[in-house]
Amino acid sequence: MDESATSTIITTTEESVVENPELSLVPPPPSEPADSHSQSHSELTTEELVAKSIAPIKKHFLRPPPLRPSSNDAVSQTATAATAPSQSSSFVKDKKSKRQLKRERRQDQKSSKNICPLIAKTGDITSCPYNDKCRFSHDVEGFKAQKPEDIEGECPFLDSEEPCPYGLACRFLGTHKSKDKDGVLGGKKKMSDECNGLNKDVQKLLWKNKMKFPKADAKLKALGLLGKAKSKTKIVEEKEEHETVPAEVPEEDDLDIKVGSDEPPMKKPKSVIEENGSSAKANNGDVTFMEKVVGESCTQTEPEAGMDVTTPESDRSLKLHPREKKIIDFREKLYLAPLTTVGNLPFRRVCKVLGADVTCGEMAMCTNLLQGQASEWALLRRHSSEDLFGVQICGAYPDTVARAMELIDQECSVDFIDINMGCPIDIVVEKGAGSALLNKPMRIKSIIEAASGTVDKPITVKVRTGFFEGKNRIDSLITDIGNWGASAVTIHGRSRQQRYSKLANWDYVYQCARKAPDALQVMGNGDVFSYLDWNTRKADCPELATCMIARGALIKPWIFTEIKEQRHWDITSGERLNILKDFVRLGLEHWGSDTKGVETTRRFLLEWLSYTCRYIPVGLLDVIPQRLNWRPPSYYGRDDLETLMVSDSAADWVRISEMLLGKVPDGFTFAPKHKSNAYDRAENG
Ligand SMILES: Cc1cc2nc3c(=O)[nH]c(=O)nc-3n(C[C@H](O)[C@H](O)[C@H](O)COP(=O)(O)O)c2cc1C
Repeated sequence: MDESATSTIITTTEESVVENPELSLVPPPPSEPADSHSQSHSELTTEELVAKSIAPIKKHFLRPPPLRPSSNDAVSQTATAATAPSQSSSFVKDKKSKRQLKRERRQDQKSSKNICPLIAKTGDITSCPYNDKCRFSHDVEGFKAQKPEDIEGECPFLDSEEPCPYGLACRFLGTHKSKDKDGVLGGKKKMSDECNGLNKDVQKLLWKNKMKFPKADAKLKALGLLGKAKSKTKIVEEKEEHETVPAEVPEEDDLDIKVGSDEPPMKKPKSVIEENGSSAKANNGDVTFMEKVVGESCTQTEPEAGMDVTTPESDRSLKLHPREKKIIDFREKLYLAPLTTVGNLPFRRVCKVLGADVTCGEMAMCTNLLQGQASEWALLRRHSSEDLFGVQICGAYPDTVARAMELIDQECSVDFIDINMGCPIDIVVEKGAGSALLNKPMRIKSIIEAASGTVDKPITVKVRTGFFEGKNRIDSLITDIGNWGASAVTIHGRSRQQRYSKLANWDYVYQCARKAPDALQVMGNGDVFSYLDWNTRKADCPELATCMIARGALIKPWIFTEIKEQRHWDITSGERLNILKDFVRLGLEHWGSDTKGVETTRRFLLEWLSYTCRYIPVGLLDVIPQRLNWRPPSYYGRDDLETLMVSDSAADWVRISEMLLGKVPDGFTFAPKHKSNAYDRAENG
């Protein structure tokens, strides 16, 4: 299919162009001579620009490239706080030992800026049962003395039934008082509409390695996958005498104040640490993706190709046949892809409002879930607005995957569970998970069979076309994937080797969809960026259940509205700012309205802004719709805010964050995790 077939060459009037010509952020008057950069752009015809994948921006909006390193350069993608110039060269952190970090964290927690959450909430110094043993400060006056100024805006909990859970620590404290005076603390909204938190008792069992997995283990046994090749993870009834108990349990164990609070145990069970070669990391809710990904612990031997792994007669009655599982009808539904870091709960809520039908949590590693790591469990959280919601897990072996399935099924409210078999990231692939599985069809079989035989929930899988470029595998597996028990498969039309280079191979996705058995729904994925892309995919291949949208939603979350309303939305900068404001409000509700929550919200906002800047407003283009692989020249927006929003400089993203969340703290630095402007970088699907 010719990619440009659906493009429309448009001309728009200049009326919306210059709102404030004297400001440097808007285009110079049309009479000004074009600089050499825009000349080179202007020497090319629109068709030539498109052929070179250069965004055909109306000439009038072109501007000289900024005097700083290019967008792919680490420096322009790294912002340091303007308030702390002396720190500007310190974005490489000193390496500190774990012990040192832990000591520092302890000391920090005791400092007056870290007030005990219970005391902050109640304002009552006697409310903390831990007294002197509490790890946080009880010095209310000291806390007040150092507390940064309130941020402009309203406390996100003003409409809740109960008072703001952050109390004194809330950065919008002033707005509490005004409500207090009127006695209008309680609104109608429930305090939290989120679920899927990890139960503390279950977490302790996981820490102590005492959790039992009767369903998974029965299924694994029935499949002959618990036999000679033993898992190093806990096998029920075995090794209990070797287990070690975490030496310390966090004091705030019972203080479930912070939504998404994710303190890990001080010590992991020894066996788990040794088996993984990695231990739990300190987590403040802002872990990097790489920190989150730890090794698979299982050494389950894969059954040889052709080995009989059929379900014994005795097991047949235990589970529903795949075809008897509850069916989710994905057809025509707008599916927001799982997106590590950026596909967080507040972002998904924004997308729901803008029209997404299906949402999925960020990828969670099975071994981390099985270790009871709160940060990993936080990835499974669901908001009540996510009415068709799945979680995504990633594992290399049937036992870890099946047990994680059982645990999720038991502890969480989800509509489906997706297994990531497409993650291209080295650290995941090295452990045999993600796209490494694409080279191991028998392992895929054992994982899907064990998983789908363990839970009644629909199981879906997400794959790439294959591992190596030119060696597509999914067409030969598609029938089996259905027979092994998956209800649906998402095919990202690229190989692992290819990462994001080249356009997705939709012809291959279509081929697989046509070959798939009726009971297996196939969802296509790759480069959908407009309603026309969506229409084309569906028209070309009616066998596709739907398309999944990833970067398209990150860059312009209103893509869901565009598809539903079948139009290109020439959204204004003000409307875009309102979407960001919504995200911030939902972020503060999710991560907290105290300083830690504000800064966590800021970090996630900045990660997102590293994508939103890639949106080129419809009215600025000579050809619509924009393509995902287009590189934009440097250009002005139609007003100052739009110009700021199209900037690929991290310093400008920080500026936007300051408009919404107040000044960044001293010494603040930011470099995006995904470096989205590098178009061909690996992402995890
Ligand atoms: C920032 C980012 C994070 C991602 N995280 C995940 C993930 O956690 N799980 C997954 O299966 N795919 C992940 N992916 C891959 C996407 O889900 C999707 O398969 C891929 O981006 C291709 O779709 P697109 O062309 O619409 O972006 C991620 C992609 C991006 C850009």
